[in-house]
Amino acid sequence: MAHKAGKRSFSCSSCLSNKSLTEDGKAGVKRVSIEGNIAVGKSTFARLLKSACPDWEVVAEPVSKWQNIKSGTSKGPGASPQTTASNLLEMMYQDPQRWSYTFQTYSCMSRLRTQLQPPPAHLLSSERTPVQVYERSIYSDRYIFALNMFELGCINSTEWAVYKDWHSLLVEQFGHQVELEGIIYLRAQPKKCMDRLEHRGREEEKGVKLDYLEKLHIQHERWLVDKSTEIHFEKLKQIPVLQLDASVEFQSDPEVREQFITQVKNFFKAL
Ligand SMILES: Nc1ncnc2c1ncn2[C@@H]1O[C@H](COP(=O)(O)OP(=O)(O)OP(=O)(O)O)[C@@H](O)[C@H]1O
Ligand SMILES: Nc1nc(=O)c2ncn([C@H]3C[C@H](O)[C@@H](CO)O3)c2[nH]1
Repeated sequence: MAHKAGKRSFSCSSCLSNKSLTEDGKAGVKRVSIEGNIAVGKSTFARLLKSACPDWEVVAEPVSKWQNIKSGTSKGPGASPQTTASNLLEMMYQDPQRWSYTFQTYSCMSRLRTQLQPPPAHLLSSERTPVQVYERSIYSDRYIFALNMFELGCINSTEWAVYKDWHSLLVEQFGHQVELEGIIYLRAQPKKCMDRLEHRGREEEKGVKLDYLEKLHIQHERWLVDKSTEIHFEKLKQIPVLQLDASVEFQSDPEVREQFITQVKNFFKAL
């Protein structure tokens, strides 16, 4: 089946063929996550995948939820309750010692909630195996960001122990519903990510320094390249990783885009 993307060479006709069945005969869903440093280009790359394979679902990182947490306050008996909104992303960047633990629990929970949503009906009823592409995962929450905040001293050892215990319970209870088949690691030097971050100009990230991106880069390399991060989930230890050079400017170059798509398709076929 060719798709109407208008870009013949990006058609996903060979992305995934016959629908795979689970042990109980139900249609399986294939899930991959896109991992990478801040502003490396995950959302941009996800849009590229979506345009090449319109029947893949991209599940975005729930950033807008982190930016707008509603809380009700009641000023006393008889007073009408008021709703206030807080920007937890901004709070975490402005005062990481105070807010990192809160941020990590909320980012992980909101990722899980978003990713637990089933794919849209048209994907489930399609001939092909439904594909969900997650922007980051509950695993990067722990093995990149929370671990980094702990190593930086922004999460103390008690908070870290509580987070890990809570995270393990979440994975035990819900992990099979968001289980990944593979990871796409978008890799670029921290300086490139810094340039893109500055160019994007997200208000909350104004204080982010190159040093922070360098630390996050090292965490990604330890987890996905050197495999030296201690991982606590068996399936995750074995997961295939496709590494892509995200430093190239694919937006202006159709050939580069096509190479990326081909690599992703081949990766998928092998899963
Ligand atoms: N391959 C690329 N070439 C040039 N610019 C790019 C490329 N990919 C992304 N950009 C630009 O870099 C900026 C950050 O990209 P994007 O928002 O996709 O990053 P992200 O990895 O999703 O960020 P975050 O980590 O905050 O979720 C954007 O301004 C985007 O246009
Ligand atoms: N501390 C921390 N923990 C996370 O799990 C996490 N996930 C994303 N982010 C930051 C990166 C971008 O600024 C912005 C959007 O990706 O949110 C995080 N920050």
